[in-house]
Amino acid sequence: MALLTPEDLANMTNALVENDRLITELTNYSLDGLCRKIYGTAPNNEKVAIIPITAGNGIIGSFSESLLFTVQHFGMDGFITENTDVAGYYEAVMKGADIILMADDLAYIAHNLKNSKIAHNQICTGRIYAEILCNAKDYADDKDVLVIGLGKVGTPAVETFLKEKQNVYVFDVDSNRVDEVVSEYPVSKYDPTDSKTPNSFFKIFEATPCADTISKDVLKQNSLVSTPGIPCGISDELIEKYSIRVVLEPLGIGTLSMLYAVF
Ligand SMILES: NC(=O)C1=CN([C@@H]2O[C@H](COP(=O)(O)OP(=O)(O)OC[C@H]3O[C@@H](n4cnc5c(N)ncnc54)[C@H](O)[C@@H]3O)[C@@H](O)[C@H]2O)C=CC1
Ligand SMILES: N[C@@H](CCCCNC(=O)[C@H]1CCC=N1)C(=O)O
Repeated sequence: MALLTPEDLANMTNALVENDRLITELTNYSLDGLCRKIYGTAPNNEKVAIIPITAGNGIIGSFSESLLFTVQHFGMDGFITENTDVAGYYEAVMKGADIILMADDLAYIAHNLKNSKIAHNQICTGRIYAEILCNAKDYADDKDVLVIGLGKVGTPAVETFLKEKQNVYVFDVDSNRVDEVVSEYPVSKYDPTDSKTPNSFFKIFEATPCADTISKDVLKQNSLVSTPGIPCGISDELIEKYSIRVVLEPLGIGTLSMLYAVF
């Protein structure tokens, strides 16, 4: 998994507030209202413990603090354990945590100790960023959506788009992965040479670890790009030229989706 850096998280608090405002403008739901809608759950005064984990590449500066900001920004009671790892887990339970948030280099999870529900960041991130496009009121009648990046975040997004009855077109630099997804799901390979498939889209989802994966060829004027991928997959120049609105935030949106998945 591509690991966040403290630089990726430097502007996270502003990005979360700005993206919440954009999501509200696009869908008429605030971010937590949209999470309520898609999961059918709501917070109930849960106490959330954030446990720093030293495994692998170790602690990422601002990671735990970004999770705490997210938990508190949406009105929940949260704390970062003083201890890391197993000692931190013990501390969390002894301090009455209902939900544990913790991440090593392979998985970032939310685990609700009271109802045993567990959520994975890549799945919940794909789901919420896809639902933002599906719930964008200006584009409700256009069912075409392009998904760029068919990995651990992009694949749950494909599943979400299908559940929401979208016409899904997929692209990935790994053509074997495209073939796998097209054979496993009722989706179409994005192929600009095929006259039967759209060349450009009002709704684009991107989850790759590369920049500039969204070319001008796939854009329409006022397209909406929902992209958890870091770095941003669309250039500032194209955003400006095509008046693109971009939903992109490094950690908080996916984290809130995980919390609603375990309430
Ligand atoms: N904003 C957030 O909350 C989160 C962001 N992420 C970010 O999302 C991105 C994707 O994460 P994962 O799905 O876990 O990675 P992954 O490695 O499982 O999947 C990435 C996919 O993108 C494809 N790809 C790479 N370069 C490409 C290109 N130039 N054009 C098209 N496809 C390309 C790869 O072949 C692969 O299938 C990473 O940058 C990760 O840091 C992940 C989780 C949460
Ligand atoms: N062990 C570290 C956290 C490691 C997180 C690695 N995973 C990512 O960076 C994923 C999560 C969303 C995007 N990438 C700590 O506790 O400080």
